[in-house]
Amino acid sequence: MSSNKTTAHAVKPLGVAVLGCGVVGSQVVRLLLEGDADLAARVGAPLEIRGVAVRRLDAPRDVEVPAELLTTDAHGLVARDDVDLVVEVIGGIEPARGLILKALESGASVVTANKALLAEDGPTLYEAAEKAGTDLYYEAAVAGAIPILRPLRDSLVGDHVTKVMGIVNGTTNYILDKMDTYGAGFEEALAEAQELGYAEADPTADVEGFDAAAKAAILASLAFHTRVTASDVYREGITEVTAGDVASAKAMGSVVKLLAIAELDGDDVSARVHPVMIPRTHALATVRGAYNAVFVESASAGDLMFYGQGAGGEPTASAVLGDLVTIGRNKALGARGFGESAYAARAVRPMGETVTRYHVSLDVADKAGVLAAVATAFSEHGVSIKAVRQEGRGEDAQLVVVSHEAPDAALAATVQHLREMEYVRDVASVMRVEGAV
Ligand SMILES: NC(=O)c1ccc[n+]([C@@H]2O[C@H](COP(=O)([O-])OP(=O)(O)OC[C@H]3O[C@@H](n4cnc5c(N)ncnc54)[C@H](O)[C@@H]3O)[C@@H](O)[C@H]2O)c1
Ligand SMILES: N[C@@H](CCO)C(=O)O
Ligand code: NA
Repeated sequence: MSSNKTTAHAVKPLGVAVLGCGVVGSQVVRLLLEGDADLAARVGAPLEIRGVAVRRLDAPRDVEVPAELLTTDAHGLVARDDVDLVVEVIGGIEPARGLILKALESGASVVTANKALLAEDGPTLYEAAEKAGTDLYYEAAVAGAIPILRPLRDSLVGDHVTKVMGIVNGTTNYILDKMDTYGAGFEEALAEAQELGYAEADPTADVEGFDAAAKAAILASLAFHTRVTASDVYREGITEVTAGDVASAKAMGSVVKLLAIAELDGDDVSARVHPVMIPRTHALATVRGAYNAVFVESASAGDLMFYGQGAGGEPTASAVLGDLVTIGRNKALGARGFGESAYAARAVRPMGETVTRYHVSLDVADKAGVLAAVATAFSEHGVSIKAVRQEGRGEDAQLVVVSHEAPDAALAATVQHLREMEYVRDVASVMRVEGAV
């Protein structure tokens, strides 16, 4: 960045504390140090790092941090009088929550990338910010670098958002993409993702959908002006997705993706994370590798898609810096942004009552009456069939059934019924469907 913009330096600098100097924190510190004069001009006041809280002073770091900035006393740092803006990039619930609350109570505005904390206990943080008259921004918490939370909070706030569907976890998208491209099994694709450093040694949070569920809660809360926590989100990961499921989707011109879905259902909201079959013509089907994207449906704007890097130190730090400049501008003006908007106070629909569609692939005996028996199983549970395709294989046949919309519990009961039928040798694949399959 250029360094000839000195006009803003006449005003009082804003003190910044960075909590955590790992993958994201080290890049935040680097960008703050390198972007010095431009950032000052954009904020309207210089941003001065007062300290970087770390666990160990002598730990190896990706970025060189001036030794005098490092401290192991995070609590002392956030309470300093000359700290106006705090960046929390430690992660997890504690000590992150206690530190953010202390920062807010001390009058500082806060940027955090901590989806786990926001999804578990966001309201406590919003209320503390409200009480203190300070800002709490967290664009990096969902889909890393991709601007999606502030578009929902600001740009789309005059519209009526009806649905948000996101590929918000890069690790699982990478795994599913490899399964689709090479016909790899889940374990094989996971091992590759771990080798390349996408998946962590303990990949549970990603592959079991916990990371995506936290993001779904945040998206649902912002899109629908309500409070949704991680425990409200129905969650299925990708560990049960087989090469057969992916092949079945391929045969239908579809692809399997792990989606975080937040949807309005009357006055209620539905929030869920599970594998989904979507047609290859859907914009989300084009999101490959570890990329993320969030698809938004709204009454007036229509369909929108936000695409980019959902993880990584520098991309995530970009979102943190964007928030930091914004809360810095507010501080410099003696103002604050609009806080939490949860006026709609919507109930969260249980998954069983959420309306979905299923794709079911069955291995059946190729005999008279099989199709009729399968169709009866669907109708007995009040589920209407949209399409059936049969492929013969000698004595056996494969039946692929795509349902119309029905409550998820009715669809699950239909599948259970099919499993118990004599004609059905195997329920080879069951997958929920989104888009025009
Ligand atoms: N890495 C990404 O791509 C990414 C993307 C989006 C959001 N995030 C979020 O950003 C946050 C940070 O993630 P990360 O990948 O940088 O994690 P990380 O583990 O690389 O960094 C966290 C750092 O905090 C330090 N730390 C722990 N306790 C501390 C304490 N008490 N005081 C000071 N430092 C302490 C750790 O030593 C570590 O260096 C998390 O909330 C994460 O969910 C990360
Ligand atoms: N583990 C996450 C990182 C960002 O939250 C992912 O794979 O997308
Ligand atoms: Na983001």
